[in-house]
Amino acid sequence: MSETPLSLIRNFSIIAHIDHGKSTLADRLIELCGALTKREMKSQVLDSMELEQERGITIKAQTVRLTYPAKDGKTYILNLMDTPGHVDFAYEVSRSLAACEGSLLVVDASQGVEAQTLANVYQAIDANHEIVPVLNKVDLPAAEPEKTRAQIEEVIGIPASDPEDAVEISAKTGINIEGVLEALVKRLPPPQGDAAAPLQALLVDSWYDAYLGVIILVRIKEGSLRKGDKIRMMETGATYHVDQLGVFSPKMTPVESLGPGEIGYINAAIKTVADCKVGDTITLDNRPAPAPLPGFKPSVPVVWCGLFPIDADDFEKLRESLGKLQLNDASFHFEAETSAALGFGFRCGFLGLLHLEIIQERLSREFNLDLIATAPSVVYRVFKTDGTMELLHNPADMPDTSLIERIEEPWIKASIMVQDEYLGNVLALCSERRGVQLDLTYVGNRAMAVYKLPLNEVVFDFYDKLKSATRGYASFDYQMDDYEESDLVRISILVNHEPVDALSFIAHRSAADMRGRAICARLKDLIPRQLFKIAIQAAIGSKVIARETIGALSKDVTAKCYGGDISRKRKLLEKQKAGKKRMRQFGKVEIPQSAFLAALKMD
Ligand SMILES: Nc1nc2c(ncn2[C@@H]2O[C@H](COP(=O)(O)OP(=O)(O)OP(=O)(O)O)[C@@H](O)[C@H]2O)c(=O)[nH]1
Repeated sequence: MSETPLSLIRNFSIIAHIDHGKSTLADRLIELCGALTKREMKSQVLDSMELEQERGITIKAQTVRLTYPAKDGKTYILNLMDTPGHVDFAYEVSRSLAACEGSLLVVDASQGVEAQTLANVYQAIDANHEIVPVLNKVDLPAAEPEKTRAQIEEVIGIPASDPEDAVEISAKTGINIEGVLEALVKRLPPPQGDAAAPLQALLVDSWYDAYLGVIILVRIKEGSLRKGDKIRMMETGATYHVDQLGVFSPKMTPVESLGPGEIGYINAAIKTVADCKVGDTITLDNRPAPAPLPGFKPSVPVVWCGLFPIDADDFEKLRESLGKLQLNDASFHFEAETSAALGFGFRCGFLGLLHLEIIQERLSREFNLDLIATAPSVVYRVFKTDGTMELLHNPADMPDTSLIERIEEPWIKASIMVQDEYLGNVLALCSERRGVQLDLTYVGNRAMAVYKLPLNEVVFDFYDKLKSATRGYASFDYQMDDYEESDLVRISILVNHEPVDALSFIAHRSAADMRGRAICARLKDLIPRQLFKIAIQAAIGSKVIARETIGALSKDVTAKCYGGDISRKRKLLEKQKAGKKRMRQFGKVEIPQSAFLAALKMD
């Protein structure tokens, strides 16, 4: 038996464009429902990761159970799922949506509907959600609630003209938060399910807790789950005894059982992460469900790069840390890789560039690892003359051109919303990146441009360029489109005729010369002069497309220490030796790690 009747449960996600105020609203809801005392309430409770708080963005989907005594005299259980707003994390959004019946759509009334507002709403509509719009930030003088209402109706097509349809709130100052809770209770459908049926629980998320080990977040669809039950993961077949069952209120709070419609966590002494596949169905071992739930589409990493420890002794530590991160983030992939230039490391796959940056930062902050990341690459399809096809996500693995029949690259469909005055800059940027315009429409005074773009041209710096070309006003969202044949070449970088694998990259032929020249010029400044001349070249196959030369230098560090001061001399030599540890040897040439770091930074 469920502890809470279904009619008193409401499960909802909060969706919004980045910075429209999801996390702030979540905090207010938690506060109003008295889940935390004032003292425990630190701002943005749900953004618990240090990095999230610093950057002010939500990375992981978080969940919290609230108790709300509504105006109808009944007390409801509200399960809130916060969702990340950045495009890279659309996958996490879809997982949260699958665990809920409705969505609270937060729109910043001073900004209006943005690209990700739309993308998220479409996902919610696909998930059959009831959508409750709220207009946030009405405390701001720039807020235009009426205009935003009209936009929501016009662009999204859901009723918003009436104050009843879309509540006006300020998550920051706390205006009308109760109105949000009442709207949720009245308008969202309660979950359905049969407590007596065989258990079907959707595995929404899993992560690693330093004290408890693996924690699984589940949404019970059918049946009930009790402490001590023996559960079975339907896809992997693994079985475990449930040690602890609980809910987030938002602190972890143990409960004896979870019934249909409820969202909670399981702790079950799980050793193997691979057993907890997000999207899998959990059932009871002695009374299994006849079939699993639909689950989710697996997330596919679209951007890859190599991560190498600066200190080779950190390799095992890096492997361990990546494993732990993967527990918290099933969408992240890694496999061992060796590079002549950088030694032993890992080839890692990410959902996008921000995702890459976040993982890199977490490795350095939480695990104290100094890393070199190679240039990000997308996944190419290489069709070979022998009729086979290879997925290529490491430029170093590109087969010889004589073996290649054609190469296809991934394209995306991007929607960019921007004020009319910046539209020219946006169109110029898109065409510079080989973009093809598909559509151009207007929402009020803002244009929405839909472009097809090669992902390769977007992964490096497109988002930053877009922001600077529009003074931060453009909003951007994309989805993967198809693969298309393209004239792509691998550019190798040679230092004194030795290829430096970690610096090779794939580019469209039209951009090859420019990129090759840029990287040679940069390396010329980065590689210290040595006792002999050094040639730096960029080449496509055996054809050199750019060249720089570093002149020879004769340098004896001890020359300055004339005469007797032996200890001083020794000190200098030791210092030089320590410096050498941070160098990589290429033939005769030593390249400092810092040169790799800087050279790999794309303009
Ligand atoms: N003036 C005003 N500012 C608000 C309001 N709600 C949120 N903000 C501010 O808007 C910024 C973004 O708010 P967040 O709650 O972090 O936004 P978010 O949508 O959760 O962002 P992500 O987690 O990155 O997706 C913060 O600086 C908030 O203080 C509001 O009602 N009024």
